[in-house]
Amino acid sequence: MEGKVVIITGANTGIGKETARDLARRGARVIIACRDIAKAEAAASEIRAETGNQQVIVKKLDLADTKSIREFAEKFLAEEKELHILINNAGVMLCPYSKTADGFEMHMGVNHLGHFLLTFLLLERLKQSAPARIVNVSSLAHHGGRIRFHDLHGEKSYNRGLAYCHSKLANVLFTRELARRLQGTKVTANALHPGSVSSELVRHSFVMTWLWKIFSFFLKTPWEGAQTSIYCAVAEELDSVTGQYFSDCQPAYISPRGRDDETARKLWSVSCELLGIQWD
Ligand SMILES: NC(=O)C1=CN([C@@H]2O[C@H](COP(=O)(O)OP(=O)(O)OC[C@H]3O[C@@H](n4cnc5c(N)ncnc54)[C@H](OP(=O)(O)O)[C@@H]3O)[C@@H](O)[C@H]2O)C=CC1
Ligand SMILES: CC1=C(/C=C/C(C)=C/C=C/C(C)=C/C=O)C(C)(C)CCC1
Repeated sequence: MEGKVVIITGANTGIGKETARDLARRGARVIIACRDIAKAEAAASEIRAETGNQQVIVKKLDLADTKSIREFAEKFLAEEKELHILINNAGVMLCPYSKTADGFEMHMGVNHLGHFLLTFLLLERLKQSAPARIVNVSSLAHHGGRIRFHDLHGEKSYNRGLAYCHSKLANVLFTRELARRLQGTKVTANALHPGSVSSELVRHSFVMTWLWKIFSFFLKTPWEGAQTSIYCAVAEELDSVTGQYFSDCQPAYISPRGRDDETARKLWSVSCELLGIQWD
């Protein structure tokens, strides 16, 4: 991975941190894109010390604020000439009803719309650096999701478990439509489920936090959970594989709603409208 530039969102902890550690060990220049600079610096210095790779760099990115996403992309594009791998990993789950700075429901805003905008802003650089890869960390939870176009921000009804599922379905549909649009560019886009992983993802739920503690034996460690992300980012056999969904480093079953091209196209145009961007 020497000479390769990678961005990983939410890499200060959990699956993202282990993904960053692995790619740093392989010699990549790793940009840790996080909302909390202090936490991210702690993770980066641990990774630098352990791997001996000094090219592990922290940059501020708050996916719950489009201003921050635009500032991150602007700085990145000014400072870095290439981008080979974008790993859209950051995520929130089971948040009490809340909205991002731009008024998007938090799960949809951070997990889908934030990464949608980030990918849009970085896409030209990925194309210029091709072969390049986009890896979207989704979830098995996408099976429980629906894209509720009439109430995308949960203003009419809100269930925090379902809100997470909807956003993870959006990750799958985004990957599908993105891959279709990127045919012939040598930029691939794949999604994945990392497994049930012992991480801070359950932090907003008292019950889930306890379940995660009690059943930790059945959960993957963050290192184990990172393996499918790493596989999607580096495996040579995936050089020309795009629009797929993986679990345990293998192709996995996508729910019927996750294979609905019409919904994927509609979600694309609604996302563009919400973000005020034109992405043809
Ligand atoms: N753990 C599991 O069982 C599963 C996880 N996943 C997916 O894996 C991905 C990684 O989750 P995991 O490592 O488990 O969870 P963690 O909670 O451990 O890590 C999530 C990361 O996302 C970051 N993040 C959250 N909100 C924002 C934001 N507004 N802007 C920037 N970064 C943000 C967090 O930053 P901070 O530390 O500052 O909060 C943290 O770095 C997620 O997309 C999740 O949906 C999918 C299936 C199962
Ligand atoms: C059924 C069951 C469990 C629950 C699994 C759950 C609830 C998985 C949730 C996955 C998540 C959080 C996906 C994120 O995208 C445990 C606790 C492993 C213990 C063994 C039995």
